Amino acid sequence: MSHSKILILDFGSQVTQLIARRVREAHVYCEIHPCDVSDDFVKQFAADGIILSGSHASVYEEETDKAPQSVFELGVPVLGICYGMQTMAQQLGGKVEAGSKREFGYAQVRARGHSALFRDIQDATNAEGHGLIDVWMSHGDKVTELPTGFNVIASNDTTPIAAMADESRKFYAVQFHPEVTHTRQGQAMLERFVLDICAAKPDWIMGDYITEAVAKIKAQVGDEEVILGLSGGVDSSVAAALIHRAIGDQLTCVFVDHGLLRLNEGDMVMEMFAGRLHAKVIRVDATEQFMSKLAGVSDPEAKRKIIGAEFVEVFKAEAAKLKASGTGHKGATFLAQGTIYPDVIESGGAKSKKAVTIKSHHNVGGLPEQLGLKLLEPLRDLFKDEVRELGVALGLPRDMVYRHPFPGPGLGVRILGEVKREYALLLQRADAIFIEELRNTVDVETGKTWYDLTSQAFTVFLPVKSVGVMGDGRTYDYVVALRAVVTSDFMTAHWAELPYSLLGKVSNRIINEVRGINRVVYDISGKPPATIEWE
Ligand SMILES: Nc1ncnc2c1ncn2[C@@H]1O[C@H](COP(=O)(O)OP(=O)(O)OP(=O)(O)O)[C@@H](O)[C@H]1O
Ligand SMILES: O=c1[nH]c(=O)c2[nH+]cn([C@@H]3O[C@H](COP(=O)(O)O)[C@@H](O)[C@H]3O)c2[nH]1
Ligand SMILES: NC(=O)CC[C@H](N)C(=O)O
Ligand SMILES: [Mg+2]
Repeated sequence: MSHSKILILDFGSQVTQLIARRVREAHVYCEIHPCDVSDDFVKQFAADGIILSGSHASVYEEETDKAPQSVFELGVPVLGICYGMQTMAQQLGGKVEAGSKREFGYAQVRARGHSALFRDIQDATNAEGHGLIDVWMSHGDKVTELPTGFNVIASNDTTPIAAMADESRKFYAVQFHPEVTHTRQGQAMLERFVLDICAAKPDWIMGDYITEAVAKIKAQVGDEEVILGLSGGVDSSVAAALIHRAIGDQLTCVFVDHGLLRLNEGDMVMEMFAGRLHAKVIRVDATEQFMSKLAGVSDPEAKRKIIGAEFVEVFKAEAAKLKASGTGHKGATFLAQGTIYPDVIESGGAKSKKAVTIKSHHNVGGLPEQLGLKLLEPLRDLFKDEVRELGVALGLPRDMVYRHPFPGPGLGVRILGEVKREYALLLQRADAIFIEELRNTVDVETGKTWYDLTSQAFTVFLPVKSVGVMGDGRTYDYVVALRAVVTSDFMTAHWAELPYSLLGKVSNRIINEVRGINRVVYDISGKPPATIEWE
C-alpha cells in the first residue's frame, strides 16, 4: 500500500524532529533526511510535499548548505522554515541579510493577503481589524528581498518579511517556527500545508498499519527464525507483539538481566509477559559478564558502547544456542529490536553531518559493525506515541503500554562514572522507594497519581560522600538525586513540580531505609540545557 508522504530535509536544527511529529499527528507519513541528499534521491522519494528545516547557520556564510535544486523543480509544494525560508529565498533569487536585532521567543505577526497557509488562523486582531498570529521566533538573519513571484504573507516591525509565498508554484516560507508548541496555531499551519496545499491523504493510522506491518515482516523473514531483545519496556513489548502476530513461533524473545535493571524488574517482566504475550521468552542472567566489562570504565560514551556491544554478544550466543537446543529450531538469523524513530535520529542516523550527536543510544550508535545477524526493526519509523497507539491496537494492556521508558543501559547511565555492583544495589533500593511513592500519591486537583503525571522518573547515584548525623552518630555516605520530568516527546522536558510533602517523604524513607545513603537532592534542570539522564 502506498501512503502519501512528506519529505523533511534537515539542515541541522535541534527541532527538526518536531516537524516530523507534527506532520505525523496530522496522520501523514513523513521522513527526515539530511539536506545534502542527491537530486536523484529527492526525485525517487516522490514526496507530496517537501519541508526545509531550520539551522544554526547563515546562508551568506562562505560554505553553506543549500536544498538540492530539484526541490524547486519537481512541481511539488515546498515549505521553508527559518533557515529553510532563507535558503529558499536565496536559491530562488531573493536576498538575505543579517538583521541588526536578534528576535528570540514570542512574537506577533500580522497576516497579509489571504494565503492558503494561514486560512482561518488568527489569534487576535489589531486596531485596524487585521489578523494577528502568535508565533515563536529564533533568528538573527532575515529575508530582505523577495524572489520573483513571491508576496509577503506575514510581517511585523522587526521582520517585515516574516512569511512569504508564491501561491502559484505552491512555495511557502515562514521565518518563525510552526513546529514548536509556542506557536499556538503551528499545528494548524502545518496541517494547512500538508493536507490542503500538498493534498496529502491523512492515511497514517496505527490500527490500519498493523496489517501492512505484518505483511512486511512476513515477507522479510520468510521461514527464518528471529530473536528479539525484550526489555519489558514499551517499544520492545510492542515490537514482540507485532512480530509474533506476523510469524508466531518463529520468534523467540530474549530478556537480558545485566544487573543494572530496577529492583525486582527481572521477575516483574517475566510475570508481566506470562500469559499476556504469547511468544516464548528466555531470561538470561548476564550480570557478571556486563559488570566485568564495565569495571574501571567511567566515560559515559565508553560505557554506552560497552553495554551495546555486550547486548549483541548475548543475543548472538542465544541465537546459536537455539540451534543447538534440539527443539527443532534452525537457529536465529534475525535480531529484532524495539528501535524507534527518535533513537535513530538522536544517534545521528538521519541527521545531516552538521548536527552533533549528544548520546549514542545503546541500540543504534552502540551497535558493533560486525553484527552477524540481520536486523528486524519494525518500529524504526514510528514515534513513541504511535508505538503506544499500535500497542493498544494489538491488544496489549494499557499499564504496559504507558509505563515510563527505561533506557537499555539502565542503571549503567544512572550511576555516574564507574559502575560498581555495590552502587547498583543501593540505587535499586532508593529508586524503588521513589517510584513506589509516585505511584501511591494522588494529586487532588487531577485525581491522577504522580507516576501518571510525570513522563519519566528515576533516581541517580552520585559516587560522592557527604557528612550526616543519624541518631547521635556521624555518617559519611553517598548522595542520590531524584529526577522527574514532564515531556511529550523526550526532546525537551520540564522538571516536574512534585509536591514538597512527596519529596520530603521520599527523602526520609530513602535515608532511613537504605543504609549507605545519607543525602537526597532533587534535580531541577530542564532539557535543554540538561538532558533527562545524567549520562
Ligand atoms: N534488558 C534488555 N534485554 C533485552 N533487550 C533489551 C534490554 N534493554 C533494551 N533492550 C533492547 O533495546 C531496545 C531499545 O531500548 P529502549 O529502552 O529504547 O526501548 P524499550 O525498552 O523497548 O522501551 P522503553 O523506551 O519504553 O523503555 C529495546 O527495544 C530492546 O530491543
Ligand atoms: O533505550 C535507551 N537507550 C539509551 O542508550 C538511552 N539513552 C537515553 N535514553 C532515554 O532517552 C530519553 C532522552 O534521554 P536524554 O535526555 O538523557 O538524552 C530518556 O527517556 C532516556 O531514558 C535511552 N534509551
Ligand atoms: N533557527 C534558524 O533557522 C536560524 C537561521 C539563521 N541562522 C538566523 O539566525 O536567522
Ligand atoms: Mg527501555
